Amino acid sequence: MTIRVAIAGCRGKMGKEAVNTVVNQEGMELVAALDYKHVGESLAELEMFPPDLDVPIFLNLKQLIEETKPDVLIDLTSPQAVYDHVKVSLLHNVRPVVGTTGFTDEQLEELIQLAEEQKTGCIIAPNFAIGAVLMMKFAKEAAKYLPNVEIIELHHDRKLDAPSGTAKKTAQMIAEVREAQKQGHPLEEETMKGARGADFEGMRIHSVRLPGLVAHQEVIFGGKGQLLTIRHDSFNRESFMDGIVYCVEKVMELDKLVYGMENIL
Ligand SMILES: NC(=O)C1=CN([C@@H]2O[C@H](COP(=O)(O)OP(=O)(O)OC[C@H]3O[C@@H](n4cnc5c(N)ncnc54)[C@H](OP(=O)(O)O)[C@@H]3O)[C@@H](O)[C@H]2O)C=CC1
Ligand SMILES: O=C(O)C1=N[C@H](C(=O)O)C[C@H](O)C1
Repeated sequence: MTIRVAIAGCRGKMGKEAVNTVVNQEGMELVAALDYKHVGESLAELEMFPPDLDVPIFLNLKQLIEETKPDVLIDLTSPQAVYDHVKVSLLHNVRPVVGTTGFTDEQLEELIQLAEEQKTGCIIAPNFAIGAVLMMKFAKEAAKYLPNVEIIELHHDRKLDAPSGTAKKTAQMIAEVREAQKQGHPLEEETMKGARGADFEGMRIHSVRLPGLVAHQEVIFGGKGQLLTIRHDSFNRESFMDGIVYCVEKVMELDKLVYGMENIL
């Protein structure tokens, strides 16, 4: 069976890479794109795509779904847009595969419930790179023995959300095995706001944004006389594509929402 795929955010850094991945993937067909520019045109008319890529661009997701009947919607847009896309998609029993980050905890809860009610598969993966998923799993394991931990995530300076979805997920996974605890000196004070980073159950998360970076993260564990650093680097967006293909195939077997690729490997 050929999986009919639509992509939201097709002009973006991730979206254009995903378009090229899906059109070259056996067993998948790209049937539509969602964008708020170039509406009514075809991807073939955009310079960044091959001139024979005859895939229609829609502004409205409901209309896209009704006219092109995708099985899966890949969302690679923005924290502001993604929640509505996933909701509309689930309400029409189209399975979302979501890379976009920046969900609130409440939004995530609502979508988990909606997917269950609709009996429709959905994957929200803060990171599609297998190396990053392993970094998170290894960090969770290390935290059982070394509970003093700080997370440093480093990204390009076009990123909209901080901390990154990956850093937040890492902290959540660590929190499953680590009692909440304050770290650092009990009397420490910030003499400059933000110096100690964000606080997740006592773990500190630091976000670096610089041109030249792609997506990187270090999880640093401190113990008596020792330090353990677990680091992952994505040097380009190709690093995420195998994960996207895997999730598009996997979501066809699901009837609920899965948050994090580590849960379906
Ligand atoms: N899970 C993972 O492994 C990864 C996740 N990401 C996440 O994916 C998302 C996209 O990242 P990236 O490609 O770098 O970002 P970009 O800003 O390069 O791309 C986002 C694209 O979505 C478009 N867009 C924004 N709002 C809408 C909307 N309402 N409808 C349709 N299109 C819209 C933007 O258009 P315009 O620019 O004109 O506003 C842009 O073309 C981010 O949330 C990022 O954190 C990124 C890398 C890996
Ligand atoms: O915006 C990005 O680039 C990335 N976003 C995701 C995140 O927030 O964790 C995944 C990856 O780090 C790249």
